[in-house]
Amino acid sequence: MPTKGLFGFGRLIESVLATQSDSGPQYVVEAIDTEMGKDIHTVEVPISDYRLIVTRDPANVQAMLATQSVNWDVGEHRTNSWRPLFGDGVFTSRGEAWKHSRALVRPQFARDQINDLDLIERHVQRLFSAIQRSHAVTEEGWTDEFDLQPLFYNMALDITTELIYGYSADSQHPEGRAELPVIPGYDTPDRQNIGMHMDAGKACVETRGALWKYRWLLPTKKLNEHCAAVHKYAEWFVRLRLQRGEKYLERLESESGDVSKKRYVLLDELAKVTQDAVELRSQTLNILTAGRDTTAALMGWIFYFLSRHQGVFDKLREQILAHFGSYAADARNIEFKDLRDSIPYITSVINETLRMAPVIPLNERVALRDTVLPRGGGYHGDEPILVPKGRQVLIPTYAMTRRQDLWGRDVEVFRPERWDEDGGRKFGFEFIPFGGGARQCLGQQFARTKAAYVIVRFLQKYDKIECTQVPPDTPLRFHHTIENRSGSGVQVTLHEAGNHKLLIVTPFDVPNSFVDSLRHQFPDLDAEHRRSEWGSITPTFIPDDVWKDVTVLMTFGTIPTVEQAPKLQFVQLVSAGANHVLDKPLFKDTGVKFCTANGVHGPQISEWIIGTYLSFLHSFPYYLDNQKQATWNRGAHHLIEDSPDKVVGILGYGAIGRQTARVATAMGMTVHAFTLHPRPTPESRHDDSWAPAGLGDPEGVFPSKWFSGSSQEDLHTFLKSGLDLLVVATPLTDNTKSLIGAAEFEALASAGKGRTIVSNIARGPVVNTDEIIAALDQGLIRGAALDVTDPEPLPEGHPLWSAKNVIITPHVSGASTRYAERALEILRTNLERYSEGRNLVNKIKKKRGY
Ligand code: HEM
Repeated sequence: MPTKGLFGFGRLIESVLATQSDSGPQYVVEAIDTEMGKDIHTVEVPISDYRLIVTRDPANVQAMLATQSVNWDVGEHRTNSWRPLFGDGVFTSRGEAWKHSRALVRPQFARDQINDLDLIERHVQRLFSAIQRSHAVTEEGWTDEFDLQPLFYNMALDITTELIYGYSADSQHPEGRAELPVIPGYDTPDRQNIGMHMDAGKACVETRGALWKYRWLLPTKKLNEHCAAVHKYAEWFVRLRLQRGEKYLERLESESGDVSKKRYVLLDELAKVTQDAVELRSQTLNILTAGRDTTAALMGWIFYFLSRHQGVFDKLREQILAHFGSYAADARNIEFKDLRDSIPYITSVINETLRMAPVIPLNERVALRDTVLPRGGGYHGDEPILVPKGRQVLIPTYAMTRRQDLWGRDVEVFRPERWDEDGGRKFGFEFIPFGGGARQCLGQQFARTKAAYVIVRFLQKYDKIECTQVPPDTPLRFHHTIENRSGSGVQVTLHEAGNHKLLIVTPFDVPNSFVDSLRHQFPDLDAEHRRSEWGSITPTFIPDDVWKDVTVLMTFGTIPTVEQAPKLQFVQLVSAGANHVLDKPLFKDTGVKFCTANGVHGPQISEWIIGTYLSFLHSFPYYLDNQKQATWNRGAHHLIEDSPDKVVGILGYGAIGRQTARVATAMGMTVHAFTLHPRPTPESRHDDSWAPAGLGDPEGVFPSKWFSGSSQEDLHTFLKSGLDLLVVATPLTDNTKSLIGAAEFEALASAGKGRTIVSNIARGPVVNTDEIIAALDQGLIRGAALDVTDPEPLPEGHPLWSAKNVIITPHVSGASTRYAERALEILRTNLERYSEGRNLVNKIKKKRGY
C-alpha cells in the first residue's frame, strides 16, 4: 500500500475547518489523485504521530461495513465528539451500546406509518407559502432570485420534529404553532431557536473534531450552551410523554378507532419500550440529527442539479404530470407505494444526485483487532493489506462514485439515465450514500420517500426552474457538516405552472377514459367529474373546497358564486342556449368566459326538421292513423310530394340551420338563408362555431340566396321568397319574441297560400301561439312541426294540440344518444384552444347573450 504524507497536520485541520473557498473533505481525494494517480485507491497517510488509511476501493468498504463488520466499529473519536450534543444513541454509540440502541429504534423504521405523507404535505405547503410570502413574482410568473437551501433545512426540521415529538418546531410557520400543554415547573421548549442551537452546536463539534485529540485546546462555553439548549428542548417532550403515561396512548387509540390510523409519533412508540428519560432524550436527538440535515441537504442538491439540467427537469415533470396529474392543493392522489414504484426516473434522479453529491461525503471505521482488508497491497494494489488494531480507515464515499473505471467516462456528468440503462443499474459498495452492512442508514426509505414527495409537489407546482448563480458551474463542494458548499447555495428562480383544475358537472355520465385522456393530453390539467341532475343549477352540492381551485368548469347550469370560484377562467356549457345563466353574477359581473355547446345539436335537430317535413310530404300522419285502425287505405297517394327544387328558408343560419342546409341540398332542395347581418362576401358567410367533422356548412356555400336585416320588412322579403319549408332557428331574445306572427304568416302565404310548412325547433315564444293556430286553421300555411311551444309544457286541452296539420313533440329534437359525446368533444376543442392561447369556440358575446 502506498504511503504518502499527503497532508500535514496543519493542512488537515485547515481542510476540516474549511470555509466556502476551500475544498473541505474533497481535499483528501484530490490530493491522492494529483500526487499519486487516479488508479491508486488505497493509501496510508501519516499525520503527525498518527497513521490513517484512506480507501476508495469497494471491496475494502464491503469488508469493513458488511462481511467483516465484527472486526470494525465506528471510531471513538466520532462518538466522543457528538455525544455531548446528542447523548448516547444509535448514531453516537459503539459496541454493545450501539447494538442495544439499534435494536430499540430499528423496529420503528419498518413501519409504514413513518412515511406519513399528510405530515410531509402540510410542511411542503408551508414551504410554498414561505416562497410566496417572501418572493415577488414578475408579470411573466417568475419569482425573484433566492436560495432554496435554507428553506429545505427549515422544512426538514419541521417535519422531523413533528414526526419524532408530535409537535413541530414550525420554523416555517411560527405564527401558526400549535399551543403546547403546560407542564408545571417547566418552561415550554424554545421552538424558535432549536434549529439555530442544533446548527451552532454541530459547528462547534465539527471545529473541535478537526483538532482531534487536541480538541481540549478549544474553549467549551459556546458548545455547552448549545448542548444545554438542545437537551432542554428534547427533555420537555420526553417529560410530557412520561407524564401522560400509557393511558394517554390507549385513549388516543380508542378515540381514533382504528389503531393503524393514529398519527405516528416516534417518541410515543419508543416510550412503550423504555421509560428512561435520558435514553429517550438521546435516542430521539440522534434520530433528529440523522434525519434532518441529511434530507434537507439531499433536497438542496436535487434542485441544484435540476436548475442546471433543464432537460432532466422537463422529462421528470412530464412523467410526474402524466402519472399524478397537475398541481392540486389537496394532493389527494399521491400514495406512498406509487411514489416508490411508479416513476423510476424519480429514483434515478435521486440516485444520480447522491452519486454526484453524497450528502455524507466521508465515513470511517476503526479496526477492533489486527485484521486484513482484501485490497491495496502489492505492486498493483490488488493484494490484501494488514490493518493493525486501532488503525482508522477513512471511506471517502464521494470518491468511489467519481471513479471512471467504475462509472464510465462521463462520471463527472449529471446523467440520471445511467441508472436505467441495461435493465437498471445494479450497485454494490461503490454506491453507499446510506452506508451499508450492519450500520446501514435506518432512515433510507423515509428519506427517499420525502425527497420523492417534495420533487413531485415542486414539479407539479413549478414548470420551470433556472439557476441564478453567476457563473453557474463552479466546482461541486461538499462539507462534513452535510451541506452544499458549492458556489452560493441553491440560487434559483422558479416559475409557477399555470395549472388548471377542470370540474365537469354534468347530468350525464362521463366515461373515466375520457377524463383520463384529457389528463394525458393536458398534463397541467387536474380533471374531476361529478354527476348532477338535469336542470340542476344549485352550486351548493359541490363543496367550497373543490370550487376554490376550479379554473375550468363544464356544466349545464351549476354556476358557482364569484367568491366560491375565484380562479375560474372559463365555463363550457353543456347546452346550446345560455338563457339560464345570463342573470348570474359570474356571467354578468366578471370576465369569466362562457361558451355554449352550439353545434352539438346539428345532426339530430336537422334530422328532426327533415323528418317531420317529409312526414308532411309523404302523409305519414294520415297513414299512421290508418295503420292504428288496421285499414289499407291509399287515400292520400295523389297528394304525396318529393323535395327536389322545393325551397327551404332558414331563419337563423347557425349550426342547426347549416346542417339542415346540407341535408336539404342533398335532397335537391334550394336553400334561402336569413341572418341579422348581411353576408355579402364569401368570407362573411363563414361560420367558426363548432360542428362535427364533415358536417354543417362552415364555409356558407349551401344557400343560393342570402337575406338579412333587422326590420319586419327585411324579414318579410325573405318570407315572401317562395318557401316550402320555413325553419325557425333563431335564439330567443327580447327582439325575437313573437317574431313570427299573423303578419309573417300572411307574408308566407303571399307566395302561395297553404304552401309553407313552418318548423320551430328554436324556442316556443319566437312563434306567436294564437296566431299560428289561426294561420293553420285558415290554411295560410300548410302545416307546422313544433318541437317547442309556448307555454311549455303544453297543457292538456290547449287548442294547439288540436290545431289543423300540426306535429308536436315535447322538446326532444335535440336529444341524441351521441349528445354527451359531442358536448365533451367541444370541451376538448376548447381546452386545446385555451392551452394554445387561441380564441375559444362558441364563446358567448356577453352583450348579445348568445
Ligand atoms: C439523504 C438522507 C440520508 C442519508 C444520505 C443518510 C446517510 C446515512 C449514512 C451514510 C449512515 C451510516 C453511517 C455509518 O456507516 O456510520 C446513516 C445512518 C443512520 N441514519 Fe441516515 N441518512 C439519511 C437520512 C436519514 C433519516 C431521514 C433518518 C431518520 C429519520 C436517518 C437515520 C439514520 C440512523 C438512525 C442511522 C444510524 C444507523 C446505525 O448506526 O445503526 N437517516 N445514514
